[in-house]
Amino acid sequence: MSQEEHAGEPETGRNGDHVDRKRPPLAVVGSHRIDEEIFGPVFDKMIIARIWAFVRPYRAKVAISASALLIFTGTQLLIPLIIHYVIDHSKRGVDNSALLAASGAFLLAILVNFATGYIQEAVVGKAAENVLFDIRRAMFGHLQVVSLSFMDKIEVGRLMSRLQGDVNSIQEFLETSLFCIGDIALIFGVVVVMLWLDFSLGLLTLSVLPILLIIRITWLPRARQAFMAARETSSAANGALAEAIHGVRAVQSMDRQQVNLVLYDDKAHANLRTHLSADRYAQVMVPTVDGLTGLAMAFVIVVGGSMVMNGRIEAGVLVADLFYIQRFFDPIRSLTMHYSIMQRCMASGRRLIDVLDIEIDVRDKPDAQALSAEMDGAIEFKNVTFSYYPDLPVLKDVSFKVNPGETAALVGPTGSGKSSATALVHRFYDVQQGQVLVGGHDVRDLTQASLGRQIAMVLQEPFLFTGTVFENIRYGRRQATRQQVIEAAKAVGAHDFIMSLANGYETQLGERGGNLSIGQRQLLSFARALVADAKILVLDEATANVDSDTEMQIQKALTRLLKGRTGLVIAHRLATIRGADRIIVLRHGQVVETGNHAELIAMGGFYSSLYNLNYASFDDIPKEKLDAAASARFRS
Ligand SMILES: Nc1ncnc2c1ncn2[C@@H]1O[C@H](COP(=O)(O)OP(=O)(O)OP(=O)(O)O)[C@@H](O)[C@H]1O
Repeated sequence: MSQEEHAGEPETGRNGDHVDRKRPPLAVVGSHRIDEEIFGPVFDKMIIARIWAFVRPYRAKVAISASALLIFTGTQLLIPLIIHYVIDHSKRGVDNSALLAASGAFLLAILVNFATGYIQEAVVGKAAENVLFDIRRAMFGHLQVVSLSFMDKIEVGRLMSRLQGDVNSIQEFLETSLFCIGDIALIFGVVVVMLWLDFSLGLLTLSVLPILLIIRITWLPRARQAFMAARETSSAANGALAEAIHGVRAVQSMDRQQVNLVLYDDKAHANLRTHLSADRYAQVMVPTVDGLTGLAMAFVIVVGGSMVMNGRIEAGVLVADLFYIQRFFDPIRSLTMHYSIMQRCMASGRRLIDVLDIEIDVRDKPDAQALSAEMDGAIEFKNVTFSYYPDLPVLKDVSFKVNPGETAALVGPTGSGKSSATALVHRFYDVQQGQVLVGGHDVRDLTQASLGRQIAMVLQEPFLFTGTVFENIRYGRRQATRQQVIEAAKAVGAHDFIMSLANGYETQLGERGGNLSIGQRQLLSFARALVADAKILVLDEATANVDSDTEMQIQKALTRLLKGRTGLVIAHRLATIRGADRIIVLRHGQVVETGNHAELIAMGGFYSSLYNLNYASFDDIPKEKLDAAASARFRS
């Protein structure tokens, strides 16, 4: 269809809604991805079995709690019987001993009811907290070791919010399962006792049950839909809110506040609408059950009352039945609520299991060797082909060698594969063809832990953790002394600014080091790498604009850091590139040239063309000029 034909049609939003033409496009007010809240089966054997593995160590506690719950249910059944006993005995004249016995039994039943109620709640609560602790630990442990190939594909924010909610659901699951057992036991108990007290009156009371069932059957699918819509719109509104908060700088700098508010309003209104509808469904159930309870009571009073008058049953039976009616409908109401909780728990359980089951693709071989600290520190790529997705190689037959102690600069246009090459040195991913060698060993034959000890990585945007400056500098080597930390900071020129912070080395850093400047964060990450004292340094040079003083300081720190180590640097600054022992020029995932600066200039190829364009950094060169430089090289 042509554009003109499209123009006559209403625009359709990502959620299929028709979009008002006067409204701005949906972008930038939160992704519209809906969290898949599965309304699946309430019981899934596989999920129960997996969750049970976490509950198993606390099974004694669960058993105690379940027993307490059954006794609790028993006392609930007992109390109306005691009342029945008292009424019938008092009718026959004053019988002090019977009254005393009944009072004693009543008191005992109340005490047992209280004690078992408390034990049941406290014990299962404790077990649930322990299970949560174990699940959280298992997940944290697993997520720390899963391969980066998985992490690349996930949205961290979504994963986090889902996991937190899901773990809490498991707590609900444990508690709700027990409540369900109690509810079911109570329903059965009430039916049996009522029929036992008087069969026909019991049957009459239960005759309202089919009405309740029909109401439930018609209510449930509609209510479910309404609840699901409410959750979807909440998720969309929350997503918009989160994105607006994260992107507040961009929003304000581009003056999008008004536009975003209009778009957010739509989502908030949808949220309000769906919640009001869901509330209506939820609210209708309580009066319905209450109404049916009243109806059943009215039946019992009218029919049972005439039976008492005819002398067919005793008054105590009638009163006990009235109590049982109340006890009968309460668990029915809570079971219907528990049903949706259990459904949600099953969905949460599945998602947790999915996380725990994430395959770890990069694993140590059973006979992997530890990389010795005495190795020479050489890095070699031998005909490496690597892709993140099958058939889309980002490195193609790449070969180069960085000799021990040398600094090699990786240069090339954006997307040429520089970061991917550095990730392979640390074996964050496995290559499809060829070999990556560190210290003469294929990285796949080494233990990842030993490889990590010998390679320090400095990322372009260094990740600083909440904690003190001191803790952050020794992050990679916990046994480093204060003296070593200070020496490293001095060596990279970070000491002075650290001392000027409010509490020096004990200054608490904000989230991701938010209270430091970019240059300061960079220097801290250099100090951290220096303390780690690894033989190999893999570094992604920062491109952020810093003032020339800081730039000089960083450059000096870098020289200090690289001294005596093998360095593989994704170089952005010409000073770093010119100073490197070897320059590896990448383009479209292939090595196009290697040599030092003088050699490459003399060669008059791609590098020399780029260099002669006189940009401060290769990153600033526009694509047309890059392409022109490349074609000139092929012509020459
Ligand atoms: N985690 C990933 N998953 C999938 N594809 C990726 C991933 N990281 C990079 N790529 C793709 O691989 C190619 C090479 O990217 P890479 O980051 O290695 O290039 P680069 O030279 O470091 O670029 P830049 O200078 O912009 O950082 C790009 O096409 C990129 O889209």
